[in-house]
Amino acid sequence: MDDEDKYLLKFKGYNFERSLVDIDFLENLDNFEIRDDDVFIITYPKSGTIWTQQILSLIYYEGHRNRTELVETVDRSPFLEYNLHKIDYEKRPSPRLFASHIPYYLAPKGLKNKKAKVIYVYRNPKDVLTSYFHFSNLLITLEASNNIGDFMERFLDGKVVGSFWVDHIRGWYEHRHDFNILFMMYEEMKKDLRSSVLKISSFLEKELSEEDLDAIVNQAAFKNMKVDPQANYDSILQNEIGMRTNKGQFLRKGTVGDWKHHLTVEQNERFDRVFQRKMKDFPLKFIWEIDEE
Ligand SMILES: Nc1ncnc2c1ncn2[C@@H]1O[C@H](COP(=O)(O)O)[C@@H](OP(=O)(O)O)[C@H]1O
Ligand SMILES: CCc1ccc(OS(=O)(=O)O)cc1
Repeated sequence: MDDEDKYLLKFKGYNFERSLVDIDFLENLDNFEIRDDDVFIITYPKSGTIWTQQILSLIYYEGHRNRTELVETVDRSPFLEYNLHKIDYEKRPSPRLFASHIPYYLAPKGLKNKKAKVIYVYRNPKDVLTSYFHFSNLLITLEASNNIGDFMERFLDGKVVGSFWVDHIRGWYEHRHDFNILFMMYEEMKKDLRSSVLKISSFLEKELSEEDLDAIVNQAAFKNMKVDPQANYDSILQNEIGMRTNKGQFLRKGTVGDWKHHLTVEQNERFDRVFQRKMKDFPLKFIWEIDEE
């Protein structure tokens, strides 16, 4: 077994995290029963999944958390394909919130009836790459790399969980008319979290009072999530998945443009060449850096 096989499970051309995914579930995913009020957060890894899970669970249930602080994120909005706590999704009360990294073509066919909602969050891929490099060195279930250059080659080759970033975002964007979908950009969320929460709540048809909004924006701010053990999957990473080191956390830096501190000029140029070739006709624009306050 080579390293790739040890960490990745390729299913219908897409790489899942071998140790977390259930192949029988994937075999039946096409027929997974969708409810009209289901909400799916879809992302490529390291694009703002946990952030959006936090925002949605605050919008739906817990703007003013009241003894629910200890509920794990995977129990608030489970990761569809990583059902760590073996939740019976059919018995889950509505509205159900899910997170997932699935590509558009593996989405349950019921999601195409345009009633259930999909929120697709994307992030500039150089920061995705940087975040993913650190994360892969943190979890024992992902293949570690000695340096970001090695990781970048695997990332550009699609030999990571989520396969090739370009295919993921292009797939969902080009098939957007098949879904009831909202595209959110990580960098816009970072620039203006309040407006982003309002955009999300409007898409979800959930009215928020000023008080709710204040509470959500406050609890979804990086500095507050960073110290929240549930938002960091602390117990899950330490006790259920396993970490290579206790020096890192799920929430790392939460900034825009961290790639500039990691990629060499040559690596950046190589990345740009691939990006320009594969994304030249893609209409969504990316924000590569922001002046930090
Ligand atoms: N409230 C928040 N504000 C900004 N970034 C956040 C955030 N919550 C999580 N993130 C960042 O989102 C990335 C994780 O994405 P995902 O949940 O898709 O795996 C991490 O990026 P960094 O590694 O760059 O810090 C994490 O710090
Ligand atoms: C359920 C917690 C979890 C575990 C591993 C993840 O990795 S990845 O985003 O698929 O690379 C994410 C969340």
